[in-house]
Amino acid sequence: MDAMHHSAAFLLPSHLRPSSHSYALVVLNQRLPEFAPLLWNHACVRVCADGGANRLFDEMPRLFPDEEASLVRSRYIPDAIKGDMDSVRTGVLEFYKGLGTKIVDESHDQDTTDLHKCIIYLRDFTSGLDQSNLCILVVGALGGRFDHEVGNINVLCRFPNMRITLLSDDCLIHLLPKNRRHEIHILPKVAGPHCGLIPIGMPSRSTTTTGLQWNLSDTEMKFGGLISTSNIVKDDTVMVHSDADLLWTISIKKFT
Ligand SMILES: Nc1ncnc2c1ncn2[C@@H]1O[C@H](COP(=O)(O)OP(=O)(O)OP(=O)(O)O)[C@@H](O)[C@H]1O
Ligand SMILES: Cc1ncc(C[n+]2csc(CCO)c2C)c(N)n1
Repeated sequence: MDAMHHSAAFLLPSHLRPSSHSYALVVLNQRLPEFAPLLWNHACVRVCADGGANRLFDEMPRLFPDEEASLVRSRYIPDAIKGDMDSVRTGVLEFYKGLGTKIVDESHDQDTTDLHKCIIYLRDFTSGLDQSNLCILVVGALGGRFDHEVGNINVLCRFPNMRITLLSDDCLIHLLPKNRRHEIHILPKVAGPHCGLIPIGMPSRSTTTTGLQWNLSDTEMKFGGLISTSNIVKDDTVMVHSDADLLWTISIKKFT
């Protein structure tokens, strides 16, 4: 089977970004990162998870201090707001609704997270497209409440065949599905050198890597035993093969 390719090229400006992937953006209910407008411009569809819409409304203007807030707001209109609607303010909902945003109220479902609901929306929205080519970028996914963070990671495990990347200001995380060759293309201007490989859900009996300071060679990894944290990227490409699903995480350089 062909290798699966990964990179953080979405953190590059549009003119430097290869156009091999299409992107979707999910805005969660945490402080917007400085690179949110960049990801917004890369994306062909943008969804706010419940209270994420408050963040878009309140914080996008802060990222453009020299511009009038209402002008900035009118540039960043999400395609949809979806969730159980216990966090989004009524005024914010009405504002975006009036500008054409689709509102999907799923307050009846208290068993799946708002992020999960947004992934379902995007899966259905892009059902006619080649989904193996769609990268879903999720901002505000890490560095907050631990139950939310773990819930967000669990979404990666629930949708192992979709390319979903969780982002904070400081790092990104995505899944490397088991039994495939993974080629991770390192862009030193935007990501690295700190990285980690973490088995999720079940132990890995065998993981092999190249391109890291501490490579694994047919090595077992499990919680309670060895997992690879505080590793360092050494080459332009990191290769990974494992018999179990792994989380890949890499640090993000300060955005300027
Ligand atoms: N502190 C946080 N850390 C990480 N992710 C978060 C955090 N807060 C919210 N999120 C993400 O944003 C989504 C929407 O947030 P929102 O506050 O609207 O959720 P919620 O379901 O109302 O949360 P709560 O558990 O507080 O009722 C959540 O489903 C979660 O994925
Ligand atoms: C065992 C169990 N634990 C927690 C919840 C609560 N919960 C999980 S997702 C969600 C929606 C958040 O927007 C809520 C309230 C549950 N249903 N089942």
